[in-house]
Amino acid sequence: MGDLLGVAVLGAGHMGADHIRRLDRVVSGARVAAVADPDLDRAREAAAGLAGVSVHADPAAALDAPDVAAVLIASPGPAHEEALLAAFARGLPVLCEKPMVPDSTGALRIVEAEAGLGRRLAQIGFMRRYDAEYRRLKALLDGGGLGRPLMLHCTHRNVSSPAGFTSAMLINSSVSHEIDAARWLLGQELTAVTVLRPTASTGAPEGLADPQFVLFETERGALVDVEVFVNSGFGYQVRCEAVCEAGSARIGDDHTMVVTTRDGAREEVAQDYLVRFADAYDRELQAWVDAARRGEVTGPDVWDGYTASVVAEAGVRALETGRRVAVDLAPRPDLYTAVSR
Ligand SMILES: NC(=O)c1ccc[n+]([C@@H]2O[C@H](COP(=O)([O-])OP(=O)(O)OC[C@H]3O[C@@H](n4cnc5c(N)ncnc54)[C@H](O)[C@@H]3O)[C@@H](O)[C@H]2O)c1
Ligand SMILES: O[C@H]1[C@H](O)[C@@H](O)[C@H](O)[C@@H](O)[C@H]1O
Repeated sequence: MGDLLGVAVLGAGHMGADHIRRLDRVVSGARVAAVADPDLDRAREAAAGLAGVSVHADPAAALDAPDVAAVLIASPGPAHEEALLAAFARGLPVLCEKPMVPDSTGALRIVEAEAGLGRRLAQIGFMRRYDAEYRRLKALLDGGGLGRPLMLHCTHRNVSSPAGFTSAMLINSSVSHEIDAARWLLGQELTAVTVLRPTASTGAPEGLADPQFVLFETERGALVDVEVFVNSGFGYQVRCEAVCEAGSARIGDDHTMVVTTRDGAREEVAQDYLVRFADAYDRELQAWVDAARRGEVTGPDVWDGYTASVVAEAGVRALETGRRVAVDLAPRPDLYTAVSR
């Protein structure tokens, strides 16, 4: 076990349990050393069958457990700031699920804390950057063959939203992925946001503004539209089409298994992110572990996480006021580039 990177996983819910399985069975070079969840039964269940794992109700106790050399944060967004600061205080490399910190003031405190250390410790869990289709689209756009990008048309549909999901969360939890993907694909900051709400679906919980249509403007004049629909009822569908001056390119067309029977042919539709982005999560964690073992931190950074929180907050204000809201970013510390690659 000595050579393996010992990881403390904070939060053993949907994502935490899946990441524990991934660290144990898929990723090489790491092992789960500690698990923390205030719901101790959940922590014990997620750690069941793994050797040498301690289980804690208190996240700080997990960080201080024997053999812990890195932290994976998979608790709910509002718990991330405290967990990130605790990891920074111990000098531990950390992979933090999105949203890094949902409110922009807290997100800025994380930027300042890491910049104060003078070195990167955190990678933010924008896993689409590790998805094969997104990477192909990014390489195509960077190659320049399609010319200048003018528009991105994005679709983000979930089968259903979890209990407690609010209208704001369609933007700061779901669309946070498109915010990061658009910045990364285009290499530009998002500068303003407008949100329209069509008639809510009768399939959505009472009072939830679902679906929404979110429109972003970018610093060099491109437009990014996102249909976000978290109670579509039929599938997990994430698509993106880039329209450029010399052509267009689209990803996410559900190319999956085609099943044929005497009744006809049907294509399988992914029902959740754990299926659609399984390979992306695998690559994301492997890249994080490999970098940590080299003493490095790579991937989406704290500035990307902060920017996503500011843009999402502007989006929530746009949703609530029905107005176009400009994005206002704090000065960027030298530790970070404008949009990390
Ligand atoms: N990258 C993705 O595609 C993706 C997908 C789903 C969720 N997420 C993110 O992962 C995180 C967790 O989401 P989830 O769906 O697993 O939620 P969940 O509700 O299923 O699980 C969260 C768990 O964290 C525990 N918890 C609460 N406070 C804690 C604390 N202070 N320290 C440790 N554990 C704590 C809860 O008891 C629960 O077991 C969120 O930030 C969410 O946005 C990311
Ligand atoms: O937290 C989840 C997760 O980030 C998924 O990838 C996204 O599709 C959902 O909409 C969101 O609620």
